[in-house]
Amino acid sequence: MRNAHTVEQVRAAEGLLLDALPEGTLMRRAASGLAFAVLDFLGGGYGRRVLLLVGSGDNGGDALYAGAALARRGAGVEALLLGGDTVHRRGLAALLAEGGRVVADVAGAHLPDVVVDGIVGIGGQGGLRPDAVAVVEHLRGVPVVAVDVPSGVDVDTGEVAGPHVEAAVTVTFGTHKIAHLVDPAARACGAVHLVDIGLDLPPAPVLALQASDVAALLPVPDAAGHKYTRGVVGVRAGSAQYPGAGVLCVSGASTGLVGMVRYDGGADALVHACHPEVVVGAGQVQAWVVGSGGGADAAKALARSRADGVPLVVDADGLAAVDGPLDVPALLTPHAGELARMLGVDRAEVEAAPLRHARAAAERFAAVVLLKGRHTLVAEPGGRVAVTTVAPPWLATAGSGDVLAGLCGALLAAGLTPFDAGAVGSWLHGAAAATAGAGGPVTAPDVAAAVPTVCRALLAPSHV
Ligand SMILES: NC(=O)C1=CN([C@@H]2O[C@H](COP(=O)(O)OP(=O)(O)OC[C@H]3O[C@@H](n4cnc5c(N)ncnc54)[C@H](O)[C@@H]3O)[C@@H](O)[C@H]2O)[C@@H](O)CC1
Ligand SMILES: [K+]
Repeated sequence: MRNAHTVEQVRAAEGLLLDALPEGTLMRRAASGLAFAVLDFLGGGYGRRVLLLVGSGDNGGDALYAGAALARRGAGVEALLLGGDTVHRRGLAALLAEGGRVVADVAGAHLPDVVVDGIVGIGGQGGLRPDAVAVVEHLRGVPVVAVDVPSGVDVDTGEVAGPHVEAAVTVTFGTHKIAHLVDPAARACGAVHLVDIGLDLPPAPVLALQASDVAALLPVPDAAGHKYTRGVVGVRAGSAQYPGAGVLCVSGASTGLVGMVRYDGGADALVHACHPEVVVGAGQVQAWVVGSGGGADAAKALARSRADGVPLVVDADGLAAVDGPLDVPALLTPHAGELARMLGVDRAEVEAAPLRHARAAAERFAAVVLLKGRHTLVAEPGGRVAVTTVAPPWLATAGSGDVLAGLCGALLAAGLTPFDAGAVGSWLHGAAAATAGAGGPVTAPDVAAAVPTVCRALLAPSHV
């Protein structure tokens, strides 16, 4: 599991350790991990030119101590102090003692090989200040290693209000922060490298499943089970207008993770022709998937499915019929535009603050909300948020959402909670796209077809 904690949680955990350890121990741990990451990025220290951007707090202190270590390895290290008269004094003394120097500005200077961004970390408030914006702009094109977070992003929300650092690598300490997982800030982090500094942390509000977590949650058949004990998922998706959505939703449901798939939508001839294993017609199910390509019939399909009292996945056209708290366990799977309509806001607002809006929708509709995106969010009411980070950008293709809805429905029918079904379903969906595409394009049917291959790899320990 990759855990992301809030600033408050990190500060509390750091406070306990600071009391227990000799002064400066934590910062030395952090700075030494940072220095190794910069050396790794540069492929060595000797002869390299490093520019430290140093703010007034401990984030700047980390940069200065790491700069001292890099200077000791033969790098030419310069520091630009952006905190006015305030600087981490001991860090600065350490840098100067190793031959580093302070520069007054970067305007006429040769560009360095790497910039270390120690402007602000978890103590940053309100985006980059104008002097920092000008420096960052001047250095555009030079790779940046960010200390803890790229300066200028909002650490606890993943929101980005204005200009900010765009890092090639972010070196963080103790645990991930929410900005490392949640877009748009996550896009500014580059590769995130975690340095262990020995923090003891409470459960994380935001997490990202890893392959071993997904393997542990994957429903596997009981030796004495039969198709009904494995679960039956029902699909009410597709219509005369959008028959393909019914087929794709069924292909996501029919990837072998449940004992049986039932289809009760408006595209039965095509579904049956493409999926002879599917039983056509209403009947008993453990979960319904409603709405993908459902057209005008989606509202009726949602009402009938709710009346059955089983857990639901509600997608696409079905979402327009969700007007208040749901009375059954449910997973809603909107993209940003659909979530914006559900909440009565603009799409751009959702894209700028996906975590805030996914959480708000989970509260309003009393359901788990899976907000599709580059980093898909799965938010439960008042609770955790899972972020799926494994999907390649090629997955943004027509019909892939229908496959996801069907896949999540199968996991619900197999007995997973809506939260786990959303987190596991979106992970399998992303991993299947990566497997099928192998670095190149995929289509929605390719994604569904690759799900069993991904599951096979997860279940064979040597392949995880
Ligand atoms: N507390 C600890 O034990 C550890 C902290 N570490 C480092 O310390 C950082 C946190 O240090 P601080 O609490 O000193 O906070 P920061 O260094 O993140 O920033 C706070 C300082 O920046 C100023 N500031 C706030 N917003 C600003 C803005 N928008 N532009 C310019 N300046 C701004 C504040 O006036 C304050 O002086 C972490 O991110 C991490 O890098 C690490 O050394 C690990 C151990
Ligand atoms: K920083």
